[in-house]
Amino acid sequence: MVETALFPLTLSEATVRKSGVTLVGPVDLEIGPIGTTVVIGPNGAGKSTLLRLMHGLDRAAKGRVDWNVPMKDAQNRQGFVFQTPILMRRSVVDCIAYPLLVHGVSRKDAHAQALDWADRVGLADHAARPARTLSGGERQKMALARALIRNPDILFLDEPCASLDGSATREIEGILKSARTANTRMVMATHDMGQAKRLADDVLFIYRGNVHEHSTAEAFFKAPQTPEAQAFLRGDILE
Ligand SMILES: Nc1ncnc2c1ncn2[C@@H]1O[C@H](COP(=O)(O)OP(=O)(O)OP(=O)(O)O)[C@@H](O)[C@H]1O
Repeated sequence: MVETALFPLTLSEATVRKSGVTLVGPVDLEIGPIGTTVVIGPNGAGKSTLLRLMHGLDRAAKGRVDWNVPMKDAQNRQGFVFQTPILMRRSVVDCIAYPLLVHGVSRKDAHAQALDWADRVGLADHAARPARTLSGGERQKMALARALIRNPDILFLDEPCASLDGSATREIEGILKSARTANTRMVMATHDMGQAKRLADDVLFIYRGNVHEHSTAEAFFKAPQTPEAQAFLRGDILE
């Protein structure tokens, strides 16, 4: 059976409010089926909130967030990787297998697939260890395996390499590039402009809760259009 396409993801005047304050929006935006979108902007601009809004963790107080399929189906076809992974009191392989078990895959199959994913992300030798004993970079690789094991159509990543060293960042980026090659749509927030340049097909620049630019990475880094994005790329302090 051919699955109905998940995309486009369409935000129409979507707005997030918390404690009576507008944190993001109104945002109008369309996310198509291919590529890696990198969300950049100053601290507190609303990058995490925008990702959470797209993924359904934050609800739109006004406006709409629509997928090409009903929301319940859409949620089932997405993954989210947080800056700090949620850790369970289980072994690495059991943590990676968990999403499959929740969705009714047999213990034996889930275990076999999780071992395969542990191998793909370079954790084969650590599969039996308690997840809580992993280093920061290893934890993030485990989180990626856990998010990718159900083969999501889209993966949201909120600063997945913050506080990781160069070699861990390089390994994570390698996993993300493989996911990109396997046609996983990605939307990732990052503070790291080098990383944005390495991974982005398109860039969303957000400032004070509003999307100021959405353009190809090439166009954005060559000639940003808004004064705020120009200042940000120059390294000016934006408040
Ligand atoms: N629950 C909340 N209630 C009130 N304000 C909030 C809440 N959560 C976040 N904020 C505020 O919303 C704004 C956007 O936060 P968000 O975490 O989305 O920004 P960000 O661009 O991801 O920031 P950073 O780069 O520092 O991670 C910030 O000013 C933040 O303080």
